[in-house]
Amino acid sequence: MTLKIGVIGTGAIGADHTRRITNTLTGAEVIALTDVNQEQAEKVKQSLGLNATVYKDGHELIEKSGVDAVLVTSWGGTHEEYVLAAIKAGKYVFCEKPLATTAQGCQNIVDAEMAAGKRLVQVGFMRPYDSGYKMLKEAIDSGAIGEPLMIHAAHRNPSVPEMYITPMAIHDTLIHELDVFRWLLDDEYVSAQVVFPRKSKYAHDKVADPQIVMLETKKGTRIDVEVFVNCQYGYDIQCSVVGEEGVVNLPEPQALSMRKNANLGQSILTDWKDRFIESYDVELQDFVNGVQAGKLTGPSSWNGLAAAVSGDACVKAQESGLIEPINLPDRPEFYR
Ligand SMILES: NC(=O)C1=CN([C@@H]2O[C@H](COP(=O)(O)OP(=O)(O)OC[C@H]3O[C@@H](n4cnc5c(N)ncnc54)[C@H](O)[C@@H]3O)[C@@H](O)[C@H]2O)C=CC1
Ligand SMILES: O=C1[C@@H](O)[C@H](O)[C@@H](O)[C@H](O)[C@H]1O
Repeated sequence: MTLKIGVIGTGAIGADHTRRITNTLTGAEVIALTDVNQEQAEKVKQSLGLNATVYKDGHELIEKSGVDAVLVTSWGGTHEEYVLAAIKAGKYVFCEKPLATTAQGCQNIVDAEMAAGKRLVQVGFMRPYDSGYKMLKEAIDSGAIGEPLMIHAAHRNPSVPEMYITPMAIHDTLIHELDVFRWLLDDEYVSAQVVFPRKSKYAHDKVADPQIVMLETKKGTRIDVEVFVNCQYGYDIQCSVVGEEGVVNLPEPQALSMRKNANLGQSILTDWKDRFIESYDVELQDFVNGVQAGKLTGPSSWNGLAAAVSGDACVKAQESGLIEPINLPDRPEFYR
């Protein structure tokens, strides 16, 4: 059976996910689209030659299109409403990060999903599907570097638009690290602190950039993440795990090295779409396969909630300058 999918929000990632479902993945077809900017939805439909209907809004799409599953790829502030509507309609839903912009919003989704009695939601945290992060995880789990003691990481974007403000460094950007380090270390955070180095002249008024976020886990592992979203030179994700007996580093994306004009060089990617292109393919194929099998196994609403609770503490730490506690509720049996 070919899975019928509806896409809510056909901007950058919505269009890219629609393209991969149509041209790269197997077992699914996009038959419904919507966007507050209807022209944008029409454009994606035309450019991919889809046999799809463009709906007035996300609620009409969920109620009337007859899709088996929904992709929520609209702006973060709209995710909760559509995920709750999809759960209410008994539809599977793949929701891009953040699951909701507040911990309470994520909790509402967790409650609705548990009341529905089965896992219906997968969150778009793609890094656990990335081959480089998988290698780090295998090295840690095999004991190859002993117990992990520290992580040094960096999340750098070339630039961000005017609408990107200081807390978004956490909710929009760091949220990927907040999710992937819990998975890598099989541990939970207990506290967060944020410090602000000298501000880059390329950062606009409403964003403090760069920032350094420091996290501590239950087992005592210390993590520092540089979030630098106007670094100019490229899209660069770094992660180094220091263990008792060795260090493992996230592999660099494959790139040609060129010797020319007395220079040895390698290009650096500039777009998140390219940096994680394979991970997005694998995560979405996993969602499609999970829906077909009636059993989702990818990042859950609980992962969305854990990242949001940790993110809220980081935003509090941005404002207070203090070490803020992170208190995640006990994980229900439903999500084990
Ligand atoms: N997993 C990842 O690596 C990435 C995830 N994202 C996430 O995906 C989401 C979308 O981000 P982008 O595609 O970069 O943004 P975008 O601004 O390019 O696209 C969002 C689209 O949603 C539409 N939209 C907004 N409100 C809507 C509503 N109520 N109903 C229907 N459509 C609505 C907008 O008109 C726009 O076309 C965000 O939550 C973002 O955090 C974005 C980039 C990478
Ligand atoms: O998810 C993403 C964007 O929404 C976010 O704005 C960027 O900072 C991240 O690098 C990217 O992966």
